[in-house]
Amino acid sequence: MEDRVPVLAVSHFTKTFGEKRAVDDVSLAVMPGDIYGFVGHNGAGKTTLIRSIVGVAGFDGGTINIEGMSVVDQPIAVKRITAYVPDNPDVYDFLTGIQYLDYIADIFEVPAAVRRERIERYADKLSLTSALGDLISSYSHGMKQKVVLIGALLHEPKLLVLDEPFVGLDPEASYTLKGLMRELTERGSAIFFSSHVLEVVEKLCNKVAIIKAGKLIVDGSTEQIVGDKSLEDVFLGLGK
Ligand SMILES: Nc1ncnc2c1ncn2[C@@H]1O[C@H](COP(=O)(O)OP(=O)(O)OP(=O)(O)O)[C@@H](O)[C@H]1O
Repeated sequence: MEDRVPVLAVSHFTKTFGEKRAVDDVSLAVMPGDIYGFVGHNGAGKTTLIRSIVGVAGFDGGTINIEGMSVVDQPIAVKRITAYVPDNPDVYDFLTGIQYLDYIADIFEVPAAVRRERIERYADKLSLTSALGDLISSYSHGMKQKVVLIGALLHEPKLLVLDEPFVGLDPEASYTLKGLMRELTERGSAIFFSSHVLEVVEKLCNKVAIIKAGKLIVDGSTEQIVGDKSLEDVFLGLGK
């Protein structure tokens, strides 16, 4: 029996759009140190759950707690310890990269010396340093994703939520991101992310959940779920 408080606890989550039940009675727990992969077909309900976890959309039933705090009742407190990178980062185009990062660091009250060190380190790792002075409107999709990722890491979130983080990143940036994700969880934070890249999920995640047509059909340790198969075999097998 696990006696630690989950970083993220989703319990009997349900969300409908009109007549359609997009997510139906989903429960899962993400513990400190977990890299938790959330996989499912197009339209299965991944983004719907993610948007409710990070508080940009409401829901109809169940609860979502982050470090024991309800996202509904304590929205500000949970946002302080959470970071979210959406699948299509829509960043302030009229700011430069460094202005955007300073703005995020101000919101999260990251002290000046700490923010400088983190921005330098992450921008260097993601090869974005030389573009930080440029307007975000001039960035490519991947560069926008990188600047949002750096912003998400600036306050050392306890919970990092990513929607399809590897789409649009070049191989080097994907490799770097995997390293940054591992580093963050080694420091006790947790990561919950959706992905269609099953090879990455299988290698990177210690836990995985598979959602199908709004229902969670498998969740738990990647090792146990995969066994002597591959995650792709398991996933495709469930589709039959
Ligand atoms: N704003 C909305 N209004 C009506 N239906 C919606 C809305 N958002 C999502 N849905 C429906 O809810 C279901 C789940 O969608 P969701 O975006 O969560 O899927 P997903 O698993 O993230 O898919 P993908 O892998 O394609 O991103 C789909 O049937 C979708 O059509």
